[in-house]
Amino acid sequence: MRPDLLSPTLESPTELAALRPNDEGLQRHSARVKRERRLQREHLALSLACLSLLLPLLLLQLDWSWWQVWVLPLISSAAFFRAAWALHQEQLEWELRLVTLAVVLPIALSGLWAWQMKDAVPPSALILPFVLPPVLLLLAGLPTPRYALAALANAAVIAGILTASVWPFLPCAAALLVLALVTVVGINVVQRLQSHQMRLWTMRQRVSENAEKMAERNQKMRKLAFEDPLTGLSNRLDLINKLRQILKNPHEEAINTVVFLIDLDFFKNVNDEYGHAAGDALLIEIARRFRALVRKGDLVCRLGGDEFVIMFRGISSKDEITLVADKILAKLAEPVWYKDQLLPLGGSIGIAPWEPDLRSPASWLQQADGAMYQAKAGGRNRYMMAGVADTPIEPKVAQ
Ligand SMILES: Nc1nc2c(ncn2[C@@H]2O[C@H](COP(=O)(O)OP(=O)(O)OP(=O)(O)O)[C@@H](O)[C@H]2O)c(=O)[nH]1
Repeated sequence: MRPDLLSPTLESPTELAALRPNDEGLQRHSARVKRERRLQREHLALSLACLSLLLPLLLLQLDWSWWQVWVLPLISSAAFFRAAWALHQEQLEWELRLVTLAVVLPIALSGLWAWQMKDAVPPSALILPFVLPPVLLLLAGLPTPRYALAALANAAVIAGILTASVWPFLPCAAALLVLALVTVVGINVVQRLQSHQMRLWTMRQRVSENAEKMAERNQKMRKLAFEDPLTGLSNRLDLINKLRQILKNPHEEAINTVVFLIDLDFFKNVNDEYGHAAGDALLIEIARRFRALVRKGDLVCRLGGDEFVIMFRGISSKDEITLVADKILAKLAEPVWYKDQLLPLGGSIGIAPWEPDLRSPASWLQQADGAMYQAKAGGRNRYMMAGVADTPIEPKVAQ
């Protein structure tokens, strides 16, 4: 028995699955996102607090109906709260709409309000709510500390309101300043939500790209670990894992599993006479033919060199075993052409059905290997079954 049949060189699939790129970078990203989200919420709370402080001022200062006094701050606050909630819940598809709403609402209502009051206010003052927001937006977009800018803007407008409130001749100016403040608060919050949103999306994009790359890498690792690069068949490691599973769990399907080990006859001559490329082409063709023989659940594997194993499931009688072995010999008997040359082909097959006293994949393959060597010794191009002395199966020679 060759030692390489007994000692697979790679780890088990579980060990391979553990070989993942480390996710330290992702953890750092996630910590940063959490920190930023906390800051966002703090700023939102601050802006809302400023807004609610202004309500009593409005009530004291202006002679408006209740809905005029309440509608703008209430709607704006509702929009901000909903945006904050969406941010908290990470409802991305909702958030963008709400963020837009939070920008549009204060500006639209400011405009409406200013238009209603156009007789009481000089036309130049109406420009204020429309000019101030874009200017502040521009300022807030600068790479200077944004929270400081926003706080400054809010403080300036509050100071304006307070000044106006102690000057009874300027109620309209106070109203305009309140409108501007609402707009500014809205824009500040929205600007932050949006920039946070952009970062979040970029990060998610990166995470999903990384996940795709990792999946691709895992796929490649699986291929390298479990696939024969020349034929694309399973390799020895994959076979050993499957056999191990069967031996661990010998249910009905498992006990009807039969291993056929096929070693090509005089394959070396093909390499020597027709070249290595011809040998490769022959191996690929054999792989194709064997693949065509099996059903779902069976496994075709190249052990290495010119050795193949086919693991058949659901074979319950010796008649079925000989039928399958005959089919394999028939596949080997079909001519193989390479660049107009007929390549010589034949193979010796060792057969090892599952047995209750099999302890390991290696001993199973050892049985098949021993039978295959008997087939070689018996004249090649035939099959032998392991433990043939105790069975009625006769050595079979291809026609
Ligand atoms: N073309 C090709 N040849 C390979 C590859 N791997 C192994 N071989 C060759 O396959 C041959 C296997 O030879 P053996 O199995 O020892 O000898 P054989 O000629 O088949 O003789 P018997 O098995 O006794 O019938 C060696 O010459 C290896 O160099 C491969 O991937 N491609």
